[in-house]
Order: sequence, then C-alpha cells, then structure tokens
Amino acid sequence: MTVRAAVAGASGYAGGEVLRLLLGHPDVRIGTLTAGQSAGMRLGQYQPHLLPLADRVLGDTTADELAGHDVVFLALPHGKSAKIAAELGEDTLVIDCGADHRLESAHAWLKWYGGDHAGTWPYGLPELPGGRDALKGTKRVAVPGCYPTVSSLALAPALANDLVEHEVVVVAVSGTSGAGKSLKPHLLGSEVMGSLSAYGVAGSHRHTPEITQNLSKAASSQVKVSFTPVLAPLPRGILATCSAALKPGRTLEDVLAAYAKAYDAEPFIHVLPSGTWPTTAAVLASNAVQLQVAVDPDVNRLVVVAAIDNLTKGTAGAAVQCMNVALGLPETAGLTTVGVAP
Ligand SMILES: NC(=O)C1=CN([C@@H]2O[C@H](COP(=O)(O)OP(=O)(O)OC[C@H]3O[C@@H](n4cnc5c(N)ncnc54)[C@H](OP(=O)(O)O)[C@@H]3O)[C@@H](O)[C@H]2O)C=CC1
Ligand SMILES: CC(=O)N[C@@H](CCC(=O)OP(=O)(O)O)C(=O)O
Repeated sequence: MTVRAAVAGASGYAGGEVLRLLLGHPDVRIGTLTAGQSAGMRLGQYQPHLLPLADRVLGDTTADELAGHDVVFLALPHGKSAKIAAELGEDTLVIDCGADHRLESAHAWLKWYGGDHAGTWPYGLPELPGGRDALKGTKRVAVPGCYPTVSSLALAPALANDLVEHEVVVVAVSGTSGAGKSLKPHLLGSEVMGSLSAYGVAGSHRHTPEITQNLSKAASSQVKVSFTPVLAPLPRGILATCSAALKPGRTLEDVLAAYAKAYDAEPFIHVLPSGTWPTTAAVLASNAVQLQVAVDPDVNRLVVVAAIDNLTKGTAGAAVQCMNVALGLPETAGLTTVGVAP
C-alpha cells in the first residue's frame, strides 16, 4: 500500500517534523507541500535538514492544491484548519496538528480561542482509554497539544484506576520550538538563553481545558487541573512533573500495577526502572514517552515525571502514529523510540 500525503504548513516547525518522519515512512509518498507567506519558495530555504525535498516549491494553502491525496496533514496556526478541512473530501484522511477540532465544548472553544467552534474530531492520543478504537478507520484526527499529551499520559492511569483525588498539579518545562517559528519578542535568543520563565500561570494557558477534558474522561468525572508551563532555553523537549493526592489506602504498588497495566503493551510509552528518571535528551527526535512514578510519603502525593519531544510525540509523531492507526498500517511505521544523546 502506498499512501500519498500532502502537508500544509510545510515551512513551519510542525510541518517540517511531519515531513522528516514521512521521509522515513515505508508506505508514504510525499505529494504537495503548501505554506502561507513562503508559498512560491523552495522548501530547502526553510527546512535545510530535509535535503531530499529541498527543491520542492511550496504551493498556496488551498483545497485545490491539497486535493488528490490519501492523507492531508494540516500544520497551520490555530483557527486556520477548519475552513480548509471542510473543503477537503470526506474520503481524504485529514490530520489536524492545530487546536481547531480538539475541544468537545463549544463554550470552552469560545472562551479559550474565540470564534465559532468547528466541531470535534477523534482525538489523536491512542494510548488513552478507548483512544485507539476511536481512531481506527477515521477520516479526521485532532492531534493533541504538546502539554496535554505529556500530562494526560502521565496522570490518566492513576485517575482511571481511582488511585488519586480529582485535583491535579502539572508543571511542565518546554523547549522554545513549541511556540512555532513566527517572531515573538519573548522568544528572542537574548530573552530565552540562560533563563527559565513561567508563563500562562494560574489557569490562564489554553491547554488547561484540553488537559481537563482528557483527565476528566479518564476519571469518568470532573477533574480540576492546576497547570503551569515554563519556557526553557532548549530547542525541543518537554519535561512535565505531575502530582495528585493519593486516595486513602492506595499504595505505590497499586500505582505501579496501574501503570504497568496501562502501558506495558504500548510501543511508545516506557515506565522506567525504579530509580531512573525521564530526561528530554533521551526522547529527542523520537516518538517515545518516558515516565517515572513515585509516592512522596510526607505529603502522600503521587508524583509522575514524564518526558516527550514536543515536535515528535507532542505533534508530528502523534500525527504519523494516528495516520498509521486510521489507515490500518503498523502503528510504529516511520516512527522510532530511539533518542539522540548526549
Ligand atoms: N510546535 C509545536 O511543538 C506544536 C505545534 N502544534 C500545532 O501545529 C500547528 C503549527 O505549529 P508550528 O509549526 O509550531 O508553527 P509555525 O509558525 O512554525 O508554522 C506555521 C505554518 O503555517 C503556515 N501559515 C501561517 N499562516 C498561514 C495562513 N494564513 N495560511 C496558510 N498557511 C499559513 C506557515 O507558513 P509561512 O511561514 O509560509 O507563512 C508555516 O508553514 C499549530 O496549530 C500548532 O499549535 C501542536 C503541537 C505542538
Ligand atoms: C513553548 C510554547 O510556547 N509552547 C506552546 C504550546 C504548543 C502546542 O502544543 O500547542 P498547540 O498546538 O496547542 O499550539 C504554547 O505554550 O503556546
């Protein structure tokens, strides 16, 4: 089976990472590439690491340009996917790396993003309870945000197995590529280098409702989320520290059993051996999620530390994994769990 794939937003970080992975995918032929302002330019000008595609010319992001493919990856800014997706045929698999189709509540969409809600698509996190079944055979996928991916995978087993209270704390440190390529003053090298800075604090980051949605589903009742993102001077990677109060009578053994049950068969999720802790370097450019769980006896809290590469499992790797599931290809095709170190 050869899958013909188009990528919209090919000049950006997420689109570039989708292309890097597709170049190594045994079943994919890369078709049309499109962009915004850089339409008409060579891809090599924006993605010098994608040598085999360097001479491809970027087209305009229109439904006509993207027509005639089995799968279309949309790696566009928030709010730009819905219109183009609506114009693509129902028999085309459309995988949206943006937020447009992630939230189930139109009210939450309006509050956090503004404007009309485009509707909800199957959510691209196969490892959540029921997640894989929802993706099999689908023609539409909403790829999760990077922070929701890492924090939902870190806490879902504890909530699904009734091990912790329904109020969780997530502090996640991210590399700068999570913010995309467009110029933002707080991302200037002189601002980011040699410093860590919290942003979107006290419930004001737009990923809070997405994390809440995922964890409430896992728990089958409302979960409250305190989420603080922190910007770090590294290009890619997220390290999330997530915690919640253990319910009375629950033990570390219960926790370990729940995480083993949830993740032992998952090809991309690795609960590390006792005493070793996730690092962003260990998952760099890979689709792996590394997790470690512990119980802090003084405060009786579960602490889960998790690492992903925000551009791979946090976006493009998830997009390719979901394509594989949706089309019935081997789920790991084109993806690796091997990182880059040091
Ligand atoms: N970076 C990350 O870690 C993650 C990103 N995502 C999501 O992926 C999407 C892309 O993000 P990212 O790659 O980081 O962003 P970038 O800013 O790096 O890239 C954006 C891409 O969209 C194109 N574009 C911008 N405006 C328009 C427009 N009006 N019409 C058509 N194309 C346009 C740009 O082309 P040009 O430069 O030519 O204008 C560029 O190719 C976003 O929705 C983001 O939320 C999701 C999870 C994580
Ligand atoms: C470091 C940084 O700025 N990260 C981005 C998150 C990127 C991402 O996953 O998410 P979306 O697809 O929802 O944009 C942010 O905080 O906005």
